Amino acid sequence: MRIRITVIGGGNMGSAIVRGLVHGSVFRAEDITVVDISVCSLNSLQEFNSSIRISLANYDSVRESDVVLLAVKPWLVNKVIEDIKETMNYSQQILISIAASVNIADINRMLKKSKGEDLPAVFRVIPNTAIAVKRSMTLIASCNASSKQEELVLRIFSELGNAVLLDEEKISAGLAITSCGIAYCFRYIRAVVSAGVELGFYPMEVQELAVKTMLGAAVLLDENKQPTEVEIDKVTTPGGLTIKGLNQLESKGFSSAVIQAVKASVAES
Ligand SMILES: NC(=O)C1=CN([C@@H]2O[C@H](COP(=O)(O)OP(=O)(O)OC[C@H]3O[C@@H](n4cnc5c(N)ncnc54)[C@H](O)[C@@H]3O)[C@@H](O)[C@H]2O)C=CC1
Ligand SMILES: O=C(O)[C@@H]1CCC=N1
Repeated sequence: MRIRITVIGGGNMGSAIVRGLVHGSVFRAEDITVVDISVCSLNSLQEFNSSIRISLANYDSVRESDVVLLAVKPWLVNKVIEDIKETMNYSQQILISIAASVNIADINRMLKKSKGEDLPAVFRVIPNTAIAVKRSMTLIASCNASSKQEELVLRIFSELGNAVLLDEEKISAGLAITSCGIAYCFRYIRAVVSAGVELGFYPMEVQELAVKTMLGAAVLLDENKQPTEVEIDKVTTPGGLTIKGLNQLESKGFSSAVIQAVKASVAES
């Protein structure tokens, strides 16, 4: 069955999603329309695949779409919904918003029409920037959706990495761990690179070592499904070198800093 999608906002996240969708099994490139107010992102998507439809500040394609995906900044969601809601058929269409800090209750309020039509299936979807390489850990919460619609949205985002359906109450905390958390991983790598340069490596030489080490650690945990401490114990020789570094990390407040950071990144609801 042919499924059509309009993606509103072709910036970092919107264009990464579209590039991934083109290679997935749910949409054909010609069934994807991207709307943006900036011609630059639209042009680069067309250069990537000329079958993708682009539209400059014109939402006409929304009427013909099965799925409408909002990928604009959170403070623009209200305006865009105002612009498209009268053309939407709520009984047929799915609305997906990836705006990090806009919850479903707010979206439902924005979607209310003067005529009082029942609301559409709404999905709040939180990817992270690894969606650009199809390795996002994506969180999905739904409202008014059938299990078939939930399966469709899970399938769309599973093709762009991993996707999990969560109660919306967990989304704010979850996004601190996944969407913000990816930046903490980069910061850890940056710190290792700084140390490596002091120890005589070139930056990109040591970055490669650090990245592959982090990938290996993640795959170990992912495949072995053991608590982190089990893997740490395997590395840490009594009286050896690793424990000296681990104790330094903790004496400088590493775990505490990470815990505080994750909690600080939780959006107020
Ligand atoms: N960057 C991240 O790690 C994550 C971002 N998000 C959410 O993704 C959304 C998009 O973020 P980015 O892609 O980073 O922003 P961005 O600024 O790169 O892209 C937004 C795009 O929307 C376009 N736009 C603005 N007004 C428009 C309108 N009226 N109609 C159509 N297009 C319009 C802009 O020209 C721009 O290309 C945000 O709501 C953010 O909260 C969610 C999870 C993670
Ligand atoms: O920093 C932010 O607010 C957004 C939300 C998640 C990732 N980036």
